[in-house]
Amino acid sequence: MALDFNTREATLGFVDKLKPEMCRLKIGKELFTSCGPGIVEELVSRGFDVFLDLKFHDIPNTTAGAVVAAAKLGVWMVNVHVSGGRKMMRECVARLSELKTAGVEVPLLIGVTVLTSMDRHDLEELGLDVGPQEQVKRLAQLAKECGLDGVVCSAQEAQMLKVELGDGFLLVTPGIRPEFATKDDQNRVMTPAEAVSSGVDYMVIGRPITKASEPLKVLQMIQAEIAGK
Ligand SMILES: O=c1ccn([C@@H]2O[C@H](COP(=O)(O)O)[C@@H](O)[C@H]2O)c(=O)[nH]1
Repeated sequence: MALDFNTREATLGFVDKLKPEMCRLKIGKELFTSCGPGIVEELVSRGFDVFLDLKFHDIPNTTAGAVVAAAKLGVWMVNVHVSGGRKMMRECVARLSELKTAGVEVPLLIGVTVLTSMDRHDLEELGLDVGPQEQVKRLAQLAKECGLDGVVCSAQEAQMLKVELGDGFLLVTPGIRPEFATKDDQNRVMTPAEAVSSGVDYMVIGRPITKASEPLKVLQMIQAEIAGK
């Protein structure tokens, strides 16, 4: 569940309706920048698995330091941009491995490939003359080579990535839109049932639930859709 709120009150008002067995929680840039690490610790202490979605992208030492800081907050998953490159990803993996050796429980390390809001034209403007599928494949292969646990991609790339990279490499997919929902700023979208059939490991869903007048009903509808796929 993507918690894109900007106050502690709105966040906890929403989370009060949830239990850890219903879903995991994702804290992104808006909530983290508004409320700081305290909100992460609060949700971890309530027993939720927390995905800290800050998409770190910097020089190797700085990025690895941020990943280690996230691990110390007790998060379940953290991510970096694959476009930060091999040295950056390898440094993150090495520093997490040192932490693990020291007895600290470390989060899953996930690489962001091509944002789900982007299409071929967006890539072209960045000087990349390839479609999203090809670019996602290239970045996911690099992330796997560097020892990451998986990638963020769209569910549209899931089938291809499972064939290319195997079952154990995790696929985390935002851009999930039930039939009734609007696309908003997302581009490469799939319904929950389609995404599960395509082999995704974790779906990220925000506004279709958080902006609904009855969020719990929508969550239950999505769970029923997945169960009956
Ligand atoms: O490629 C990406 C990477 C991250 N996100 C994040 O996922 C959620 C999606 O929220 P919706 O409201 O369901 O669109 C949001 O927090 C993004 O920052 C992404 O959408 N695409």
